[in-house]
Amino acid sequence: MRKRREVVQPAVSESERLLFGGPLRYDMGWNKHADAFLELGFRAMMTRLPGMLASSLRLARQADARAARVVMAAEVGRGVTQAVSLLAVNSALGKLLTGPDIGQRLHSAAPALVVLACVMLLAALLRAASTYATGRLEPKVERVATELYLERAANVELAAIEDHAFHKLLDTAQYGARSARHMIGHGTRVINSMISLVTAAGVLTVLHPGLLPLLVTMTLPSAWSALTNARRRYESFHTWVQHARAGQLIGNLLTEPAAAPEIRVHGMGPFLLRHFRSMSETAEAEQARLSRLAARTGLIAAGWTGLATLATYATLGALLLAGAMALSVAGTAVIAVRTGAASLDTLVLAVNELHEEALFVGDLQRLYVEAAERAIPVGGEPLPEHPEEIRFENVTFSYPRDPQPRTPGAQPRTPGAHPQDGGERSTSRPALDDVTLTLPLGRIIALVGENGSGKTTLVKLLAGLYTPDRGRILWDGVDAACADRRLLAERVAMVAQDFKRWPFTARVNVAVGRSSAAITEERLAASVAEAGAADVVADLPRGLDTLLARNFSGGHELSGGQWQRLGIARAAYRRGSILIVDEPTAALDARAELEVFEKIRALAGSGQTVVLITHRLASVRHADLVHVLEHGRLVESGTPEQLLARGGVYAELYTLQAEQFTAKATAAPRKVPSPKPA
Ligand SMILES: Nc1ncnc2c1ncn2[C@@H]1O[C@H](COP(=O)(O)OP(=O)(O)OP(=O)(O)O)[C@@H](O)[C@H]1O
Repeated sequence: MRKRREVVQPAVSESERLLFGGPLRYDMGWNKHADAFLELGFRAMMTRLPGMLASSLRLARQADARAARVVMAAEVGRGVTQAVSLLAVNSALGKLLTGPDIGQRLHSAAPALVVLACVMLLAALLRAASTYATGRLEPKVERVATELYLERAANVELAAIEDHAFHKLLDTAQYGARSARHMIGHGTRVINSMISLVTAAGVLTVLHPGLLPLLVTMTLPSAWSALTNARRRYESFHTWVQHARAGQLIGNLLTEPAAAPEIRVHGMGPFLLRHFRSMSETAEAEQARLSRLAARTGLIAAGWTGLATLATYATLGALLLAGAMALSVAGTAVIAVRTGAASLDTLVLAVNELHEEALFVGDLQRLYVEAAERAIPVGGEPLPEHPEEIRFENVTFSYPRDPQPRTPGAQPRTPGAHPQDGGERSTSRPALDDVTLTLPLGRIIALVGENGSGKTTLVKLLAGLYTPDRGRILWDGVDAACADRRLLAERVAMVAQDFKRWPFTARVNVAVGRSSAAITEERLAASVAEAGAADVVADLPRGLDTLLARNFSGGHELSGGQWQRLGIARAAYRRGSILIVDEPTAALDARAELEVFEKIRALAGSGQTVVLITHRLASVRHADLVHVLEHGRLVESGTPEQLLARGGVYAELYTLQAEQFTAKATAAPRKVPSPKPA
């Protein structure tokens, strides 16, 4: 059985422990590569070569078929020119070294020399064509691969994005697009050096069959050295990928605007710098280790190459002395050996690099497959045009749990077992536990409950972002699980608690509410007015065209409350028949809060359904129906008056808040120390 090499585990730095709670490394995904890589010798790599070349070619043809054809034709042409030039050299040397008169010899060698010049010119032209076409092809290949990556990532279920294992795949697969680009260059080099090697080997075999093994012997040490170093680099890259990212993260924290105030007020600069330095030093030690090993391997390989070269030239000398080879043939042999050795060197390196990149492209291809499996399904039953109610029936839902503790050497979960499939659910209490409730449409429905009681989770299920583990969500009679998810999303507009502050203009920040439709000024103005955001927009230096991102020149920053009003304008712009607002007034001042609730009430008056999550119970007074959640369970339902009269959880929370406004200051007045005399 093949002996498996140990993967070197890096020492864990103090900074890693303190800032990130332990070693930073991936425990899945790349390990599969490492095993695959370590098991591959040169022979196995050559066996895989056709597959790797075919996949580069497929990518190239997908990106730009014409450029791909030019590259192929130019590389094959260059190989042929090398064969012809070797033959021309052989012929010219033969003519130059035999014959009595130098003038006569030159004259007879002239045709071969002319052929040589023409072939060299052609080779230069072909090289230029290949360089141009490869240059055109490479960025397109990267773009096509990246587009596929982004498209698949954007289409997967929210649960997949939140799944730790899938996110790791997203993380590693992002290198695949760049690798796909590099594969073109390496693939070209492989084809070119193979043709050139076959040419040189063919010529050598014709000249003297004994020279061929010598050619191989000369190249073996550098092949071994290239393979060994690449393997070490690959292992190291994967072991350190998270560490490198964490180092960059600390660097970014020191410069990003969001962290800047705290860094200054709390004097965190030296602290972060110290840890940046410490983590960089740990990474540098790894680089130094790699360089030391590379230098040692290089020296050993150079020694063996020197010996093999000596043996080759000694053999040629012996053949000349023994009269077994003409001087002209020996000259051609020297050129063929040098060409062949160079080609073999290039071939080994290119195959090795192609293989390394192919592993990353393999990650990308795995992502394509897994993302397709976890994509939001297309099609399904149509929802009723004007449903009367949405009913949650015994709905239970738990968030997928992180399947891997962050300890080195943890076992990866079984590939393909998605938490959404029911494999890895949190063993703690579900976020929603056997909830049965009704949301009558065209009304204001408030969801109330303490932090973590499951309100946001409930509206996420309502919006189709997750599907229940048990129970059903019925739109009149239609189960949302069987409905067309695209049509369901069409009906919903949502201002989430952590809605996205897009780093674009104010106009786009509102109009992304319905990005599939053309932006219209009337709709923009109406939505901004509905959300009470007109004064926010009026105060912007360039109105709706103001860029809302401070880290770009000309960018502007909004306050939390101003952002919140733009968020509401975005939901209004969407014109969904169900408006979900999660803590819409958390960042608003008292006047703005009142105004926003007035607007929300007005929306409900026009027949829109409003599902409102808020902790401000005074604002809930105007709701038609209130559902109270506690620890993921529904504990009360009714109108605000009914719930107050009942004296349950709602009444208790309401009284607590009301008391804060009415309670008299009972604490004794604070003594103000008199200023000390100077
Ligand atoms: N994306 C998530 N992944 C894992 N657990 C989550 C996630 N979102 C929420 N939870 C958990 O689900 C439970 C319910 O959370 P949820 O956000 O629905 O509560 P909430 O009632 O909206 O709370 P709040 O009033 O603080 O917004 C909590 O225990 C929370 O920790």
